[in-house]
Amino acid sequence: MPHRIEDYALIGDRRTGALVGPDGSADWLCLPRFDAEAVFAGLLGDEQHGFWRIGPAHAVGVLPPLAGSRRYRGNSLILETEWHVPGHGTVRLTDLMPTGDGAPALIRIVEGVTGRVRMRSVLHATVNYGQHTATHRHTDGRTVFDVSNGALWLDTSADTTVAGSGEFTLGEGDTVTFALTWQPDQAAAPTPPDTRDALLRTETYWRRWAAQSTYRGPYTEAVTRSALTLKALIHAPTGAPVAAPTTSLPETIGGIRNWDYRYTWLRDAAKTITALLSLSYLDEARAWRTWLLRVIAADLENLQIMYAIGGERELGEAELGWLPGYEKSAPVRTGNGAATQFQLDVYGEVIEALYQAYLAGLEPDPDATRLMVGLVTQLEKRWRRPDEGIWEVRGQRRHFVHSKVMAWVAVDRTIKLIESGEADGPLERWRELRDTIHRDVCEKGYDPVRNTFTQSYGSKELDASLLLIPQVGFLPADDKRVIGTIEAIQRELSTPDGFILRYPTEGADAGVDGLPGDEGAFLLCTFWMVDDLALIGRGDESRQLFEKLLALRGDLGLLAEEWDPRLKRQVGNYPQAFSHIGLISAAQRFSSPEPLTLPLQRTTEADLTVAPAAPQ
Ligand SMILES: OC[C@H]1O[C@H](O[C@H]2O[C@H](CO)[C@@H](O)[C@H](O)[C@H]2O)[C@H](O)[C@@H](O)[C@@H]1O
Repeated sequence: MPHRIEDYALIGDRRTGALVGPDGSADWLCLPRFDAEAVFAGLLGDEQHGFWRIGPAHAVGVLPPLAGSRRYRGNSLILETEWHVPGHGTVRLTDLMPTGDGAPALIRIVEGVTGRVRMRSVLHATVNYGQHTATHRHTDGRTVFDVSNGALWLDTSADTTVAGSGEFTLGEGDTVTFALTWQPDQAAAPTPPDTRDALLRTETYWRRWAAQSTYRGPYTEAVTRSALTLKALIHAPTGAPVAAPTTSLPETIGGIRNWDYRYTWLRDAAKTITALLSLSYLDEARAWRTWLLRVIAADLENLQIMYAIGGERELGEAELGWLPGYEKSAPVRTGNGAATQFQLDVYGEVIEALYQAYLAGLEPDPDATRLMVGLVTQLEKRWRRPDEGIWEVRGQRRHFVHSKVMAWVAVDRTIKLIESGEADGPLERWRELRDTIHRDVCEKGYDPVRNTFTQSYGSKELDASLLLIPQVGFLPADDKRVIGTIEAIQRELSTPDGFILRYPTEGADAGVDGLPGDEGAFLLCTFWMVDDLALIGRGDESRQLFEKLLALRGDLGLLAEEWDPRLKRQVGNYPQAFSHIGLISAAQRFSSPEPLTLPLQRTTEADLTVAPAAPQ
């Protein structure tokens, strides 16, 4: 039943998201927030694990017909799926999740465009990621499905569906609407959503948000879609970005590298915010900074590298044994064991994002500058320790070079803030610390014989995270050690198509990351290569690689975490913030965004919402 990963569309309301396939089937939906239990989990199994499909009843063979065309409605997260049924006519399905503060809902509007088309809706809601079928009851002409954390209320104008399943016929100009609304347990019945009003408001919200981007260049469509995707992955009530809206989409089809990404990594979140800042989005940085201060500032001694959206610390990893996994890639996991790891690089990523926000004109917050100083104070005590690094290895801790480089970034940016008078701290001591870290990396993390930095101190392996060395300003791009590293990574970590692996894996044996099995090319790392090639003056090569990356996107412009060069398909969680962050950054190598002229006339969240429709 599940489709190729890149054939799914994401629709979302900035609290959660659904994945909808080209047959009109919503195969993934967690309610009411990204990391809640899935009510549709067919993505990780089959129909018995939950889905909601709306499409023509005129099946071609045994499979439901795939759409003739699909698109997002302009710059929005509203999906339009169209079927042309030979001899019958054309129908359009519009899927959306309303933005705004109302109860989370999935709205599906079906319209007859030409002719007369028989349509079928099949809804199978489940409890706890497909473990059981949800029971349902009828109340005042509405169907209510009971799920573990509340109830789903189904409202439809179709008169021939029972509990969301049934057939109806659409002539030209006819419309049938469906709305599935989540409500917490015991709450009063939700007001049935006004689907037309929700469509108008939601479209306006996304369109106005997208229009604020200052990117001007040849890749506007791709950059805008990536920015919209990042925005959709930020949990609006808290400001916390998730790494992806899915769990356990495999890094290798049939493999065990299946992880839950529905959480807020300090690293991924900081990079999301930095990418949006580069397009002049400040509100997201402000909201994230508020989340960060609330969640981490009080206890820097016990900093975690990731939290749940609301700041919860417990992310215990569990396996859902009843789910077979996407194309039999088991186990399916929830939670993430990496939460308790020590990853030194996060100090650098968080401080860099706060520093970039300051440079972009976000009003300074003394608590945020105190946080930066507090983080460096902690880092001073810890930076000499081995860690699990950016890739969250499950093998032995090491002195990862990227981790130490990011420690340098943390100290460097905080020094700059102190020098500008925005923060207080032991300037001289930290200047020495910065030099000491720099020396340490250049002495222990560089192999002069091969003229390359290495994955960790004393290792022979390479690691694509070393591509960040010139980007963060640790060394200039024309330094021979930087050029040597880029060339070594191109030689040793490229797939035959020129895409970049994170690091070498060992097939059936556990490699550096402590896990058996291989994985695909890592899209973020390949975007880093685009950046580096541009930085070292190999512009044509850089652009070619960028365009090859763009060509990997599905018809809706979305990217998973990785690309399997043998199967020629996307793998890993989807859509993955990392990949879209990489795209936004790399695209800016080929054009300059409009210079920031501060203060900008800024659109606020309130401006993004249309006024309610006047009562009739
Ligand atoms: O490679 C093993 C690890 O894979 C996951 O980590 C990856 O995803 C994170 C979220 O995007 C990202 O921050 C990290 O850089 C990636 O390596 C997984 O979350 C880990 O549990 C696992 O050990």
